[in-house]
Amino acid sequence: MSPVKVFGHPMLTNVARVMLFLEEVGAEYELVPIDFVAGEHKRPQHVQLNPFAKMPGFQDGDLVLFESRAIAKYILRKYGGTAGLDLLGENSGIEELAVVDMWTEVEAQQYYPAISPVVFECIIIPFIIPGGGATPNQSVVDESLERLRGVLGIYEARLEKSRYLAGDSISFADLNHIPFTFYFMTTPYAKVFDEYPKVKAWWEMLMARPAVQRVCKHMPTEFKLGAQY
Ligand SMILES: N[C@@H](CCC(=O)N[C@@H](CS)C(=O)NCC(=O)O)C(=O)O
Repeated sequence: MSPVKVFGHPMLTNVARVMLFLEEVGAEYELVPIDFVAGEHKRPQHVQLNPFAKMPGFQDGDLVLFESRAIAKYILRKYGGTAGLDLLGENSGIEELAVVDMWTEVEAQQYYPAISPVVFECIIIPFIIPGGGATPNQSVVDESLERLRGVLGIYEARLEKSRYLAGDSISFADLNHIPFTFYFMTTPYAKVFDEYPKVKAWWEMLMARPAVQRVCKHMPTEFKLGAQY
């Protein structure tokens, strides 16, 4: 049995983020399913792993971690070397590292707050949260799309100069965009990306990665009321 365990449901964005980096480095891991519809993530056994009662929980031998972005960095630091992957830019100079850090912050502080309300309104609240079914709040969606367009405009300008956000090599910053963008692309607003051809091409390049494909196959692209995912 692998000492690395990820606790959660693989369709959930933050669980998928952790699985993505494990897949990228080719580490062995065990996915321990958590039935969130039954509220299993709120039970003491899971709260011991994640005191915020959220998924994922993560265990590597005696080490217990929560917060998907921090877990992902741990995975890259532990296994990235053997996989020959320097996604954090730590083997480059401090300037390259600073650029990866900067775009990583952009994803967490600018992109995620802009894109996630659309995914929450269109998918997570109506179809995934138990007892959902609410119709999307259109003013939240419209405000978020406006904010997202502002962010994508900045990405477009950046991607005119480099292949990926932090330079010509893929980094942690790029791959952190996968989980929420994947679900955004299943909403009626996916065509917003067509307004930004460099961003669209960058997204297609990310989606073509085998590790991304392996993780995204657990993430549904169609949602129905009352369906069990
Ligand atoms: N910042 C945390 C967020 C964790 C989080 O919100 N996870 C969601 C699933 S993607 C969850 O557990 N939701 C269930 C709930 O809030 O009850 C992380 O990145 O790990």
